[in-house]
Amino acid sequence: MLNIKQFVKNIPKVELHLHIEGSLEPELMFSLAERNAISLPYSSVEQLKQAYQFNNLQEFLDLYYQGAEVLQTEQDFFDLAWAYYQTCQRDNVLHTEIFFDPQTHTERGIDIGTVIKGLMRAKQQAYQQLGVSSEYILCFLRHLSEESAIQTLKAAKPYLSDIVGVGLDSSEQGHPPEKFQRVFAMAKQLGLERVAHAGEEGPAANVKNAWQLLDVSRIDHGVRCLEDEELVAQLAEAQIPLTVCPFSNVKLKVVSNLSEHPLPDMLSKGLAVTINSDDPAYFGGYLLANLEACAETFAWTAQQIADLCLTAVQASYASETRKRELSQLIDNYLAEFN
Ligand SMILES: Nc1ncnc2[nH]cnc12
Ligand SMILES: [Zn+2]
Repeated sequence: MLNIKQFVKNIPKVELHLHIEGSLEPELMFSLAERNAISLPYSSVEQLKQAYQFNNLQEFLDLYYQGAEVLQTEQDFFDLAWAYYQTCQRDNVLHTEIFFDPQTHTERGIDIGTVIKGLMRAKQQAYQQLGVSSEYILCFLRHLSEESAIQTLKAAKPYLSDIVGVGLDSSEQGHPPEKFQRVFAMAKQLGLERVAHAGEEGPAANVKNAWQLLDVSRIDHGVRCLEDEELVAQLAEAQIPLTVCPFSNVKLKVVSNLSEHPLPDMLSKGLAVTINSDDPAYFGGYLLANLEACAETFAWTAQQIADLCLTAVQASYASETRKRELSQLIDNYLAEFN
């Protein structure tokens, strides 16, 4: 009989909250810096890794945007995504929904087409060679203006068939969802799905407003919804998926350590929770590592882990056919284990 660790490793998994720029491992950052003749303010991979200690979201974002400057060419974006897809294959992540931040690159003079073409080439190769399916979500940076978000959506118009939806990320404090109501309405008009980071560092009101004013169908993070009991009951009733990122919450000091994470409380309240990695190159592990650590910390059973994976399938924007396929694989895997 398999133990729980092996069970977590081999179960078919789905990831719904992964920033491709946050999967840039220090080694790849150094090699792209060299290829593009960019000098990094760190003398070695080890020194860079030592800098990955954050007291809050903003301290992380400062390093994350600096790191992304090594990404210059279509090939760089391909290499970045390809490296992530290889971890998916290694960890049996069969479907993944990937955020990308065009403004991080267009603000540096890189064309949005360069970014998207590199990512799409990796997406196709990942499906053909690794059997990993994926979708892309274009995120607006909330510390930038509404106007900049609208310009970004316009610039993405030639590539709308390459993206499944739009999201909202970066500094939550001082940049509430209301600021982006119009651009989200435009995205809806274009037939795009909508998600938003909310209730990570910001208050429960951000979760409520992202849901009601931006009309999102998933909330990214959402852990602080717990501060509003009525909202929790409504989110549970509507089964709005929350893409929770345990390692991220620990690294950014949203919680003091994993055992203090409100995941058990969220699950007991009937919220549609999923487990995700956010920025695995910065936070100490990919989806599998997050799931393994949670399974151990919270003593989850095989059934509970399978239920989390099935929730992620249902919450995904994969086709109905792909969802059925993934659910069947999970069901069969659990049946074999029992
Ligand atoms: N955890 C996070 N919160 C907000 N914006 C992000 N961009 C990348 N990771 C993020
Ligand atoms: Zn995130």
